[in-house]
Amino acid sequence: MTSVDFVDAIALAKHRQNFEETEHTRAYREMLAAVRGFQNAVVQANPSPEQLEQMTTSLQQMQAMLEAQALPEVERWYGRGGGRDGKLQLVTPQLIFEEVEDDRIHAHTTAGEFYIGMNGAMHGGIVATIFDALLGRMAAGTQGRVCRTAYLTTEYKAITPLNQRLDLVAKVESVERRKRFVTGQLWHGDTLCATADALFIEMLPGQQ
Ligand SMILES: CCCCCCCC(=O)SCCNC(=O)CCNC(=O)[C@H](O)C(C)(C)COP(=O)(O)OP(=O)(O)OC[C@H]1O[C@@H](n2cnc3c(N)ncnc32)[C@H](O)[C@@H]1OP(=O)(O)O
Repeated sequence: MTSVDFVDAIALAKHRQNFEETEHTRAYREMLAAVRGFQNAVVQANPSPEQLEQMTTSLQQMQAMLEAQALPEVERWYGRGGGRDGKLQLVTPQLIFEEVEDDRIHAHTTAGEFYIGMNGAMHGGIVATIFDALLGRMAAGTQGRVCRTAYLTTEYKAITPLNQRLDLVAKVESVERRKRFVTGQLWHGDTLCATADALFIEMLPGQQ
């Protein structure tokens, strides 16, 4: 099974909740942190032809090592976890969850150079992706409800800087049947950089 196949979303999420942080998965988290460091470095440098050849060969070797161990989605560590240090993932900068209540979350993050849009500003798609991850966790709440994003609207109010602490706030505004209306704010110090409002729908058995 690859990520193009799917199983029941609720069954998959339940299975993935039984995730024990071990020394082995901590080492995996460290490897992902190293990948983040590499991503940040790769966007900043124009390496020499010799360096490029050397790095391309090394990367191809590492890729082959990983491909030889590829697993179906249900067995992978990637995308799991979810304690204070958030999920094992690379799609957003690492989110650190400080307070997680059933209707409110406080978190923070620092985005490296990899997430640049232009002229020192974070890419707008990354701002929206951070909100999807944050508000998805908000919709899941402390009980781990399985929800999907129906819509997510982001307003960009000020440049979101890189390499600086950003504070994130999420709130559940209302709940109607399977619908959870949630909002989020992204702050740099006293500056409100972006806001989001989103609708998450709780999954039914049999849905993807
Ligand atoms: C395994 C889980 C991982 C969690 C991932 C975390 C977040 C993600 O990034 S998910 C990925 C991005 N999102 C998606 O791919 C979702 C794609 N969309 C879908 O799958 C479906 O449209 C889905 C599941 C959201 C809703 O479909 P369905 O379950 O059939 O709900 P449906 O009966 O149409 O609607 C339920 C209610 O929501 C409302 N609703 C649904 N979509 C919208 C919308 N876009 N705007 C407003 N209201 C909506 C309906 O009107 C209905 O309201 P009411 O209860 O008042 O009648």
